[in-house]
Amino acid sequence: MNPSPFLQVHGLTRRYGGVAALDGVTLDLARGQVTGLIGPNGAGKTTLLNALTGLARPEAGTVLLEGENVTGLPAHVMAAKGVVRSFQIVRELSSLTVFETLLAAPPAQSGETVTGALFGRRKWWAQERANADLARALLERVGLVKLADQSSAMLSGGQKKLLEMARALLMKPRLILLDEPGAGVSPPLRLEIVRLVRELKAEGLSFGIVEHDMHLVEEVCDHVHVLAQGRALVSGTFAEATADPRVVSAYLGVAA
Ligand SMILES: Nc1ncnc2c1ncn2[C@@H]1O[C@H](COP(=O)(O)OP(=O)(O)OP(=O)(O)O)[C@@H](O)[C@H]1O
Repeated sequence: MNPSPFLQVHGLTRRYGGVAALDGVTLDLARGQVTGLIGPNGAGKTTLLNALTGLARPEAGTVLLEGENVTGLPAHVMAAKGVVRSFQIVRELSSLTVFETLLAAPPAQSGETVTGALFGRRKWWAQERANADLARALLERVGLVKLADQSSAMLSGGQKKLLEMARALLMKPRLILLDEPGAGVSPPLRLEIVRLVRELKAEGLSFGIVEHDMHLVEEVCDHVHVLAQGRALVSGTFAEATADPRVVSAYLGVAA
Protein backbone atom coordinates (compact mmCIF):
# COMPACT_ATOMS: atom_id res chain seq x y z
CA MET A 1 0.00 0.00 0.00
CA ASN A 2 1.37 3.42 -0.97
CA PRO A 3 1.57 5.97 1.86
CA SER A 4 -0.69 8.98 1.31
CA PRO A 5 0.97 12.04 -0.25
CA PHE A 6 1.78 14.77 2.20
CA LEU A 7 2.93 17.24 -0.42
CA GLN A 8 1.87 17.13 -4.05
CA VAL A 9 3.81 19.16 -6.58
CA HIS A 10 2.34 19.66 -10.02
CA GLY A 11 3.90 21.43 -13.01
CA LEU A 12 6.13 23.63 -10.85
CA THR A 13 8.13 26.13 -12.90
CA ARG A 14 10.73 28.71 -11.92
CA ARG A 15 13.06 30.54 -14.27
CA TYR A 16 16.20 32.55 -13.65
CA GLY A 17 16.78 34.67 -16.74
CA GLY A 18 16.84 32.21 -19.60
CA VAL A 19 17.39 29.19 -17.33
CA ALA A 20 14.41 27.07 -16.32
CA ALA A 21 15.64 25.89 -12.91
CA LEU A 22 12.27 24.10 -12.56
CA ASP A 23 10.54 23.23 -15.79
CA GLY A 24 7.19 21.70 -14.83
CA VAL A 25 8.19 19.43 -11.95
CA THR A 26 5.49 16.96 -10.90
CA LEU A 27 6.09 14.69 -7.91
CA ASP A 28 4.78 13.70 -4.46
CA LEU A 29 6.38 13.56 -1.04
CA ALA A 30 4.80 10.81 1.04
CA ARG A 31 3.68 11.19 4.62
CA GLY A 32 5.97 9.64 7.21
CA GLN A 33 8.60 8.66 4.66
CA VAL A 34 12.04 9.81 3.61
CA THR A 35 11.98 10.96 -0.02
CA GLY A 36 15.26 11.52 -1.81
CA LEU A 37 15.57 14.28 -4.40
CA ILE A 38 18.59 13.39 -6.46
CA GLY A 39 20.01 14.34 -9.82
CA PRO A 40 23.05 15.87 -11.49
CA ASN A 41 24.37 19.36 -10.73
CA GLY A 42 22.01 22.11 -11.83
CA ALA A 43 19.00 19.74 -12.00
CA GLY A 44 16.87 22.10 -9.89
CA LYS A 45 16.94 20.27 -6.54
CA THR A 46 17.78 23.26 -4.34
CA THR A 47 15.38 25.48 -6.29
CA LEU A 48 12.66 22.90 -5.61
CA LEU A 49 13.41 22.98 -1.85
CA ASN A 50 13.25 26.77 -2.01
CA ALA A 51 9.98 26.76 -3.95
CA LEU A 52 8.45 24.38 -1.40
CA THR A 53 9.47 26.52 1.56
CA GLY A 54 8.52 29.97 0.28
CA LEU A 55 12.03 31.06 -0.70
CA ALA A 56 11.61 30.95 -4.47
CA ARG A 57 8.25 31.93 -5.92
CA PRO A 58 7.12 29.55 -8.64
CA GLU A 59 5.85 31.13 -11.85
CA ALA A 60 3.54 28.24 -12.66
CA GLY A 61 2.32 25.02 -11.12
CA THR A 62 0.80 24.09 -7.78
CA VAL A 63 1.89 22.75 -4.42
CA LEU A 64 -0.74 21.01 -2.30
CA LEU A 65 -0.07 20.30 1.36
CA GLU A 66 -2.51 17.64 2.53
CA GLY A 67 -4.77 18.83 -0.29
CA GLU A 68 -4.54 22.56 0.61
CA ASN A 69 -3.14 24.85 -2.07
CA VAL A 70 0.02 26.39 -0.54
CA THR A 71 1.70 27.48 -3.78
CA GLY A 72 4.01 30.45 -3.30
CA LEU A 73 3.20 31.04 0.38
CA PRO A 74 6.02 32.83 2.24
CA ALA A 75 8.53 30.92 4.36
CA HIS A 76 7.06 31.82 7.75
CA VAL A 77 3.60 30.65 6.65
CA MET A 78 5.00 27.37 5.31
CA ALA A 79 6.94 26.95 8.57
CA ALA A 80 3.75 27.55 10.57
CA LYS A 81 2.12 24.83 8.47
CA GLY A 82 4.97 22.50 9.40
CA VAL A 83 7.19 22.63 6.31
CA VAL A 84 10.76 23.79 7.00
CA ARG A 85 14.12 23.45 5.31
CA SER A 86 17.57 23.25 6.80
CA PHE A 87 19.95 26.18 6.44
CA GLN A 88 23.59 26.86 7.00
CA ILE A 89 23.28 28.73 10.26
CA VAL A 90 26.88 28.89 11.44
CA ARG A 91 28.83 31.86 10.16
CA GLU A 92 32.56 31.14 10.09
CA LEU A 93 33.45 34.29 12.02
CA SER A 94 30.51 34.04 14.36
CA SER A 95 31.30 34.65 18.01
CA LEU A 96 28.02 33.04 19.06
CA THR A 97 27.98 29.87 21.08
CA VAL A 98 26.29 26.75 19.76
CA PHE A 99 23.28 27.41 21.99
CA GLU A 100 23.06 31.07 20.94
CA THR A 101 23.37 30.13 17.27
CA LEU A 102 20.48 27.73 17.61
CA LEU A 103 18.30 30.44 19.13
CA ALA A 104 19.64 33.36 17.08
CA ALA A 105 17.15 33.10 14.22
CA PRO A 106 13.96 32.77 16.19
CA PRO A 107 11.33 30.33 14.96
CA ALA A 108 8.02 31.62 13.65
CA GLN A 109 6.13 32.58 16.75
CA SER A 110 3.09 34.47 17.79
CA GLY A 111 3.57 38.06 18.91
CA GLU A 112 6.07 38.72 16.12
CA THR A 113 4.51 42.08 15.17
CA VAL A 114 5.57 45.24 17.04
CA THR A 115 2.11 45.48 18.57
CA GLY A 116 2.28 41.87 19.57
CA ALA A 117 5.68 42.42 21.18
CA LEU A 118 4.42 45.46 23.12
CA PHE A 119 1.11 44.06 24.27
CA GLY A 120 2.01 40.42 24.55
CA ARG A 121 5.24 40.72 26.52
CA ARG A 122 4.46 38.10 29.11
CA LYS A 123 3.46 35.66 26.44
CA TRP A 124 6.60 36.54 24.47
CA TRP A 125 8.86 35.83 27.46
CA ALA A 126 7.07 32.56 28.14
CA GLN A 127 7.64 31.62 24.52
CA GLU A 128 11.32 32.59 24.69
CA ARG A 129 11.75 30.38 27.75
CA ALA A 130 9.94 27.52 26.03
CA ASN A 131 12.20 27.97 22.97
CA ALA A 132 15.29 27.90 25.18
CA ASP A 133 14.11 24.71 26.91
CA LEU A 134 13.32 23.09 23.61
CA ALA A 135 16.68 24.23 22.16
CA ARG A 136 18.56 22.57 25.02
CA ALA A 137 16.54 19.37 24.63
CA LEU A 138 17.28 19.38 20.90
CA LEU A 139 21.00 19.88 21.48
CA GLU A 140 20.84 16.86 23.75
CA ARG A 141 19.00 14.92 21.09
CA VAL A 142 21.49 15.67 18.30
CA GLY A 143 24.46 14.99 20.59
CA LEU A 144 25.74 18.58 20.82
CA VAL A 145 24.70 19.49 24.35
CA LYS A 146 28.26 19.24 25.69
CA LEU A 147 29.28 21.85 23.12
CA ALA A 148 26.39 24.22 23.94
CA ASP A 149 28.65 26.93 25.37
CA GLN A 150 31.47 26.63 22.85
CA SER A 151 31.88 28.88 19.84
CA SER A 152 29.78 27.54 16.97
CA ALA A 153 32.55 28.49 14.53
CA MET A 154 34.61 25.65 16.04
CA LEU A 155 32.14 22.95 15.01
CA SER A 156 33.11 20.32 12.46
CA GLY A 157 31.18 19.95 9.21
CA GLY A 158 29.07 17.14 10.64
CA GLN A 159 28.38 19.00 13.89
CA LYS A 160 27.20 21.99 11.85
CA LYS A 161 24.80 19.71 9.95
CA LEU A 162 23.46 18.37 13.26
CA LEU A 163 22.98 21.93 14.51
CA GLU A 164 21.12 22.77 11.29
CA MET A 165 18.85 19.80 11.93
CA ALA A 166 18.26 20.95 15.51
CA ARG A 167 17.43 24.38 14.15
CA ALA A 168 14.84 22.92 11.77
CA LEU A 169 13.42 20.76 14.58
CA LEU A 170 13.07 23.84 16.78
CA MET A 171 10.33 24.92 14.41
CA LYS A 172 8.35 21.77 15.25
CA PRO A 173 8.02 20.64 11.64
CA ARG A 174 5.95 17.87 10.14
CA LEU A 175 8.07 17.84 6.97
CA ILE A 176 11.78 18.65 7.00
CA LEU A 177 13.63 19.37 3.78
CA LEU A 178 17.35 18.78 4.14
CA ASP A 179 19.90 20.16 1.67
CA GLU A 180 22.87 17.80 1.46
CA PRO A 181 22.95 16.57 5.08
CA GLY A 182 25.93 14.33 4.25
CA ALA A 183 28.17 16.95 2.60
CA GLY A 184 31.47 17.49 4.43
CA VAL A 185 30.53 15.10 7.25
CA SER A 186 32.95 12.61 8.83
CA PRO A 187 31.90 8.91 8.92
CA PRO A 188 30.95 8.82 12.65
CA LEU A 189 28.73 11.89 12.39
CA ARG A 190 27.28 10.64 9.13
CA LEU A 191 26.12 7.58 11.10
CA GLU A 192 24.64 9.92 13.68
CA ILE A 193 22.72 11.81 10.99
CA VAL A 194 21.40 8.55 9.51
CA ARG A 195 20.36 7.40 12.99
CA LEU A 196 18.60 10.67 13.70
CA VAL A 197 16.70 10.70 10.41
CA ARG A 198 15.52 7.13 10.98
CA GLU A 199 14.52 7.86 14.57
CA LEU A 200 12.56 10.99 13.61
CA LYS A 201 10.88 9.13 10.77
CA ALA A 202 9.81 6.42 13.24
CA GLU A 203 8.20 9.23 15.24
CA GLY A 204 6.15 10.22 12.20
CA LEU A 205 8.21 13.04 10.69
CA SER A 206 8.33 13.24 6.88
CA PHE A 207 11.55 14.10 5.04
CA GLY A 208 12.65 15.37 1.66
CA ILE A 209 16.40 15.05 1.22
CA VAL A 210 18.58 16.56 -1.49
CA GLU A 211 21.82 14.61 -1.49
CA HIS A 212 24.72 13.69 -3.78
CA ASP A 213 26.03 10.91 -1.48
CA MET A 214 24.27 7.93 -3.03
CA HIS A 215 25.16 5.61 -0.13
CA LEU A 216 23.38 7.91 2.26
CA VAL A 217 20.39 8.13 -0.08
CA GLU A 218 20.23 4.35 -0.32
CA GLU A 219 20.47 4.01 3.46
CA VAL A 220 17.73 6.42 4.46
CA CYS A 221 15.36 6.99 1.53
CA ASP A 222 12.18 4.98 1.07
CA HIS A 223 11.64 6.51 -2.32
CA VAL A 224 13.58 8.75 -4.68
CA HIS A 225 12.76 11.22 -7.42
CA VAL A 226 15.49 11.85 -9.94
CA LEU A 227 15.49 15.39 -11.29
CA ALA A 228 17.22 16.46 -14.48
CA GLN A 229 17.04 19.81 -16.26
CA GLY A 230 14.24 21.05 -14.02
CA ARG A 231 11.99 18.02 -14.45
CA ALA A 232 11.25 14.87 -12.50
CA LEU A 233 12.73 12.19 -14.72
CA VAL A 234 12.21 8.92 -12.83
CA SER A 235 10.67 7.92 -9.48
CA GLY A 236 10.90 4.70 -7.53
CA THR A 237 12.94 2.94 -4.92
CA PHE A 238 16.64 3.77 -4.96
CA ALA A 239 17.37 0.45 -6.72
CA GLU A 240 14.66 1.02 -9.34
CA ALA A 241 15.63 4.62 -10.05
CA THR A 242 19.35 4.05 -10.32
CA ALA A 243 18.88 1.06 -12.63
CA ASP A 244 16.91 3.17 -15.10
CA PRO A 245 18.95 3.95 -18.24
CA ARG A 246 17.50 7.49 -18.37
CA VAL A 247 19.01 8.18 -14.96
CA VAL A 248 22.40 6.86 -15.98
CA SER A 249 22.26 9.08 -19.08
CA ALA A 250 21.21 12.14 -17.06
CA TYR A 251 24.16 11.73 -14.70
CA LEU A 252 26.51 11.26 -17.62
CA GLY A 253 25.04 14.34 -19.30
CA VAL A 254 23.76 12.40 -22.31
CA ALA A 255 20.17 12.61 -23.60
CA ALA A 256 18.49 9.21 -23.28
N1 LIG B 1 19.34 32.54 -7.76
C1 LIG B 1 19.66 32.07 -8.98
N2 LIG B 1 20.01 32.92 -9.97
C2 LIG B 1 20.31 32.46 -11.20
N3 LIG B 1 20.30 31.15 -11.56
C3 LIG B 1 19.98 30.27 -10.60
C4 LIG B 1 19.63 30.67 -9.27
N4 LIG B 1 19.35 29.55 -8.54
C5 LIG B 1 19.50 28.51 -9.38
N5 LIG B 1 19.88 28.93 -10.60
C6 LIG B 1 20.12 28.07 -11.78
O1 LIG B 1 19.07 27.14 -11.85
C7 LIG B 1 19.57 25.85 -12.17
C8 LIG B 1 19.20 24.86 -11.07
O2 LIG B 1 19.96 25.19 -9.90
P1 LIG B 1 19.80 24.41 -8.52
O3 LIG B 1 20.78 25.02 -7.57
O4 LIG B 1 18.40 24.35 -8.12
O5 LIG B 1 20.29 22.96 -8.95
P2 LIG B 1 20.76 21.74 -8.02
O6 LIG B 1 20.14 20.53 -8.61
O7 LIG B 1 20.46 22.05 -6.60
O8 LIG B 1 22.33 21.74 -8.28
P3 LIG B 1 23.53 21.25 -7.32
O9 LIG B 1 23.39 19.78 -7.17
O10 LIG B 1 24.74 21.63 -8.12
O11 LIG B 1 23.40 22.01 -6.03
C9 LIG B 1 21.07 26.01 -12.39
O12 LIG B 1 21.30 26.19 -13.77
C10 LIG B 1 21.40 27.26 -11.62
O13 LIG B 1 22.51 27.91 -12.16
